[in-house]
Amino acid sequence: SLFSYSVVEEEVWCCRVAPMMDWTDNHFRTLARLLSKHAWLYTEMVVAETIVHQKDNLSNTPLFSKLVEATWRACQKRLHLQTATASMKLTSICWKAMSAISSNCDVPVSVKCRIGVDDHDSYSDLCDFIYTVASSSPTRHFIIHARKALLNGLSPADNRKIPPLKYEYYFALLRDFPGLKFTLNGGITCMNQVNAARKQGANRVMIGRAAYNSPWITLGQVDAAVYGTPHSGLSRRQVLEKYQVYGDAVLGIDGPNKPRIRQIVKPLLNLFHSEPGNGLWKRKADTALRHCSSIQSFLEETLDALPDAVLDSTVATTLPDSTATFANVDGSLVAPFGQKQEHLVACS
Ligand SMILES: Cc1cc2nc3c(=O)[nH]c(=O)nc-3n(C[C@H](O)[C@H](O)[C@H](O)COP(=O)(O)O)c2cc1C
Repeated sequence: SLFSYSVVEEEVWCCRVAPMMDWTDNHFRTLARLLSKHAWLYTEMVVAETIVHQKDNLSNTPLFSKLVEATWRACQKRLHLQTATASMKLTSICWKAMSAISSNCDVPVSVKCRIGVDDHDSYSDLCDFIYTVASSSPTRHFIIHARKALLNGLSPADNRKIPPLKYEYYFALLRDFPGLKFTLNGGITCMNQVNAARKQGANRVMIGRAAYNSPWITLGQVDAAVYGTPHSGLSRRQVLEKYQVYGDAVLGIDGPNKPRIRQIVKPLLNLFHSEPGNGLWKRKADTALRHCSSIQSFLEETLDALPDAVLDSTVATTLPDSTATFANVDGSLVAPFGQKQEHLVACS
């Protein structure tokens, strides 16, 4: 089983950035925090067995000693633990794991799951899963990735594209389990979509790939569009200045090339997504990464590829489009699925 953590939740309306293996590392989260003060950030998923195994060997593994300590501190500070279930077919493993996690800490836990797996994909299969996990363990929060998973034949990337999104399952869960919390995840790409989902009744959303692939537009707008607070007011040049201080401080901190300059620069490479100069900047970045030995020299060598207007502008504040409706990819409107399921309220 895997878990990640983020700060504890109390507020109702919030926007989370999804845990993404190899992507939402410390470097990306540092950049994300410069772009948004309020978006909820999750660590990458961490394999629990690795932590347990490393626990006996902490002195040789500074990274994991930090991780174990951080996890312990997470519990002390009432951070929020989240597990992802590999297969919803394994409902009993899920609720047993959640009970075990909860019995060792007193923080809220959540399960992140798909709406189904293979042919276990009816709304009533999903309800059975939620009902069993919620009534057999302390889990009260489910993050619903609104696609099913096809376990055979599809790569993880295709599993995020090919099974159709069924947002109506999420809205039906909100209706049928009023005592539980549900976060909507899957295919959300912009703030208008977030606000349209909210108008439709969603109260928690999670954004994955869009936050990583176009962080300036997505994360840069979260504070104003979702939380109603001013955005940081930083230009990308200023964001990069701050990031450079972080990057050069952590470069090689865990030993030679740990982390490498390439790992630290990686989240920056999407910062100018679809802006003039982006292509040239990326080509220069590619060359610079072969010989630069600091983030400062990397930026000095590459940033002249980008126009000042791009580097010095602050994020555009787009007013929410109040007419936007939350629709499926095929344009069909999202209505709760099927009849209200009265008996399910029991586990609230
Ligand atoms: C590169 C990558 C790695 C991911 N790793 C995980 C993971 O380890 N655990 C998990 O629960 N979801 C993982 N996801 C899924 C995301 O958390 C999210 O559910 C999915 O991308 C759908 O949201 P989106 O359409 O907004 O991207 C990953 C997604 C991507 C793109």
